[in-house]
Parts: sequence; C-alpha cells; structure tokens
Amino acid sequence: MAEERIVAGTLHGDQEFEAGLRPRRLAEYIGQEALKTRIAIFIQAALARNDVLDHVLLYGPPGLGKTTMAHVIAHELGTPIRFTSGPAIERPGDLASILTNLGDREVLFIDEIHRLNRQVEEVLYPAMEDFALDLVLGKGPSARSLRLDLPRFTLIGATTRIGLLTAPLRDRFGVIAHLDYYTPAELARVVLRSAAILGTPISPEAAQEIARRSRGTPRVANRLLRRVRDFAQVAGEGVLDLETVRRGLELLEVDGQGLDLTDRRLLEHLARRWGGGPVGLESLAAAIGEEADTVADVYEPYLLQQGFLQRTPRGRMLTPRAYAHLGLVPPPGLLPGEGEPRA
Ligand SMILES: Nc1ncnc2c1ncn2[C@@H]1O[C@H](COP(=O)(O)OP(=O)(O)OP(=O)(O)O)[C@@H](O)[C@H]1O
Ligand SMILES: [Mg+2]
Repeated sequence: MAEERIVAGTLHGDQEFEAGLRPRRLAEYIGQEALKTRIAIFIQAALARNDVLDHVLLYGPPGLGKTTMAHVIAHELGTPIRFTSGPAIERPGDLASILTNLGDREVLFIDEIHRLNRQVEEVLYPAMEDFALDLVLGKGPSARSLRLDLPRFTLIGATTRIGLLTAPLRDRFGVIAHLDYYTPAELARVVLRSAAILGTPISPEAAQEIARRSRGTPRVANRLLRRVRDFAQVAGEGVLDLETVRRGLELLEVDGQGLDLTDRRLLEHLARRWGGGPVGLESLAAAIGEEADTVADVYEPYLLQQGFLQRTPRGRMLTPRAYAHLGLVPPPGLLPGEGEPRA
C-alpha cells in the first residue's frame, strides 16, 4: 500500500522526525527560489506598511514543503500560526469560532483546503475578502443577517489538488504559488543539512546519491537518509559514505532513479500486459491493486515528470526511457526521443 512506501511523498508516521528537520527561516528553506523571492518581497512590504500579508495558496505534490513554507512565513512575519485542515472543520460554526479567536495579523493555515465543505467555504469568502463574518439570526421571514468584524489575518491554504478548488475560493488568494520538484543538487543540500542536524557524518557523494533517488522530494530525501543511517548503524559503519549508502538503498529496493518495487511493477504491467499502452487509469490501478486516485496522486506525477510515462487522450503510455530502465525492448512504433525527462 502507498502508506508503507519508503519513496512515497506522503507522510506516514514521520511527523516527529520531520518536525525536527523543518527549516524555520526563509534563508534556511532550500530551493523554490522564485517562490522565496516573491514571498520575501510580500513579507517585507506587509511589515513595512504595518499591514497584513495577502492570503497565500500553496499547491504541489506531497512532501515538497508546503506546511514548512507556511511555518516559515509566520515565523518571518513574527506572528503565531494556527493550524487546521479542510476535513477538520466540519460545520460553519467551527470555522467561525476559529476566526473570531485569531489575533491581529495572525496566520491561519488550512491544510488540504480542497476538502472544505461548501457551507464552511461560504463562511470563508467574506472572512477573506472583508475580514467579516456574516451571521444569520433567527429563521424564516424574521431572519436577519448581522455582520461581525474579524481580526485581520492571513490565510495560508495548502493543497495537492488545486483542480478541486472552487473558482471563488481560488480567486480570493492574492498569492498563488506552485511548489516544484527539487533538483538533485538542492536535495543534496537538504540531505547535508538534515545529516548535520542529526549529527550523522556523511560524504558529499553519499548525499548526492540519496538526492538522486529521492524523487525530487525533500520528505523522501529525509526518509531515505534516516533509513540508510539505521542501516549504517547496524552494519557498524560510522560514516555514511557512497558505498554504505548504495548498499543501504539496494536493501530498501530503491533503484538508481528513485523508483521502488511498486513503480516498477506499474511500468512492467504496462509493458507486458498492454504492450506499452495506451491504457486507462482505472485499469492500470486495478492491475497493481491500487485506487485510481492513489495512482494519479502518488505514483504518476513523478513517473510523468521523469518521462517514464506519458499521458495521452487515450490513456497512459510507456516511453522509450521506461523500456530502457526496465531493460525491455520497446515496440517498433515508439520514437526514441520521447520520454526525455522534462527540465
Ligand atoms: N525547502 C526545504 N528545505 C529543507 N527541508 C525541507 C524543505 N521542504 C521540505 N523540507 C523537509 O521535508 C519535510 C516535508 O515537508 P512538508 O511537510 O512541508 O511538505 P508538504 O508539502 O506540506 O507535504 P504534504 O502535502 O504531505 O502536507 C519537512 O519536514 C522538512 O524537513
Ligand atoms: Mg503538509
């Protein structure tokens, strides 16, 4: 299952471990340079004007640093951050009570904001736009509406599925930022930083090796680091060098491209059962015993980004790069240039 995958970008039981490695300042936050530059300017401007920062929407695949960025922003603003999530806010009254309890210019972070229900979302509109809460008193013909002022606040929303956000909600964010996969060089810096915090000596080459297999995702990089560190400890090696890291990762069955058994199984199914495709998402998911949503959210993004898979109007197709990686011969029709990793 996806929850147990070591290379899954999703969180599973690493919360405490992660909290210790989370950067707190913008300067410590590695990569996402364009986003950091923008955010730094907005923060500076807001502080200079003694104003509240515009609402920020962060979106991108799991484990790329959305929650971390929300904490960093609050820290840079020098304000507390209140933390909640779409599914946790069940009724409009829940949200109203969170909003009325905010302090001036505080940050409210709503994770998985695409999962807010409709009535709750409607409370959010005037809150975001006018810092106001519209209450309806009484019922039927005698009902009156009352507008309550709220403290000014910054909403930071995070989502892995921006497509599921309604347009009115999306439009109320002043800053909408997409987090991209990290380069291997950036991930190597993440690994070196985390190793230093953990007090684990590691060679630069070993850090690069972990980085290369981390699917562009800091959470995966940190998790692989933790596992190879355990491996090294058991194997009795003090320092994480290239050789130790390679052996550790081999044991974890994470290959040179950061693919694990499930990824390879998915690609192999496509090759052997469907001659490389095209095949629909549902069939593909069924073949490896996963939900279609899981395949679309967890497995596919990286396989697409790395050019192992291609999405076509008729379904998913394997690329020559995937055939090469699996050590299989591609069908004659496939063009050799297809499936180069996107920059
Ligand atoms: N830019 C970064 N620099 C250094 N470490 C990072 C960075 N981004 C993320 N991390 C590390 O990766 C871990 C996961 O990041 P985070 O929890 O912010 O991801 P997320 O995008 O919120 O994921 P999810 O979609 O699952 O909520 C953090 O604990 C942090 O240690
Ligand atoms: Mg998060």
